[in-house]
Amino acid sequence: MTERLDLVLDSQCALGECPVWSPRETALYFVDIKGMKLHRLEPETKRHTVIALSEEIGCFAIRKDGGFIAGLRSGVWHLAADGSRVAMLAPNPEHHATNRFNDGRTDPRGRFFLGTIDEPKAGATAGLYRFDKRGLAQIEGGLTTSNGLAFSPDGRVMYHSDTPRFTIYAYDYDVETGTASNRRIFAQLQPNPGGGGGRPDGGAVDVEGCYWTALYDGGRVQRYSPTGELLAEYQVPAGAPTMVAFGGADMKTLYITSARDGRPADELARLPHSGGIFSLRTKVPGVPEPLFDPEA
Ligand SMILES: O=C1O[C@H](CS(=O)(=O)O)[C@@H](O)[C@H](O)[C@H]1O
Repeated sequence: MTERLDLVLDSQCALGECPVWSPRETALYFVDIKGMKLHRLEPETKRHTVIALSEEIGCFAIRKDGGFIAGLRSGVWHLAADGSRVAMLAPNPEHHATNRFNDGRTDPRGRFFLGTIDEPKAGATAGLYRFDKRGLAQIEGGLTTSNGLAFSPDGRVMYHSDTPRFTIYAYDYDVETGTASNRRIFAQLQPNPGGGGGRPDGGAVDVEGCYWTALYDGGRVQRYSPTGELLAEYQVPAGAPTMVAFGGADMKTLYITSARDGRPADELARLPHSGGIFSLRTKVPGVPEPLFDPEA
């Protein structure tokens, strides 16, 4: 498809990730993992502020009681609205030098799900975790890059991917207990020997239950039906789109983060806004991201 994607902000992120729309603030938050920054953008006013952090932030959610819950390299933290540290909620259970937190999202009740990345990609030592009032619990192990978390509109399906396996999984999800079971393959993407196929990165779901994924190394975003059929794809002016989130007053703007870090020089010359935030207007609105509820 040739729908128009707009450049929203030429943020030049090393590794832009985790777009989160705040309907209350009509603002988009996102992180630059390698730049160790938390960004806030009001698309209407173009007001853009940046909070510098002292370590990599892989993901975060907005808290019901103000501030953020965030997956920093050292652990899961409660951060105040200005980014200052309130308390560490749980240490990173993996080897900090090689594994950091990556993609994360809240479930419909406001529990925080977040996974890690095994950066050297040497031993599939990463995992997927749930953080709620009971603490940090491992949901899945043996991963390389935990990614793609999203929940269906009725909360009964959880989506998750392991990027280097080119696989998006679906689970039955029990929202009462926060338990995921019956993992199966939702979509199996194929490595393209010539390059440009792309690996499934961050995801989001629309109100029709369709799953959207950014394709890292593929320069595209895709929309899949609830049964895993590829419905549409859209070219992004960046080789490494990293994650998607719906926002805007009508929840029909798909915001897309992207990366510059490690991209080939010729690609950056061709796609100079790599690392920026792009948007696509969609016909179907997205499911809003629940706030993190410390009592869930
Ligand atoms: O560091 C990251 O890298 C991955 C891509 S992959 O593991 O190299 O396949 C990217 O998807 C991820 O989101 C990012 O944090």
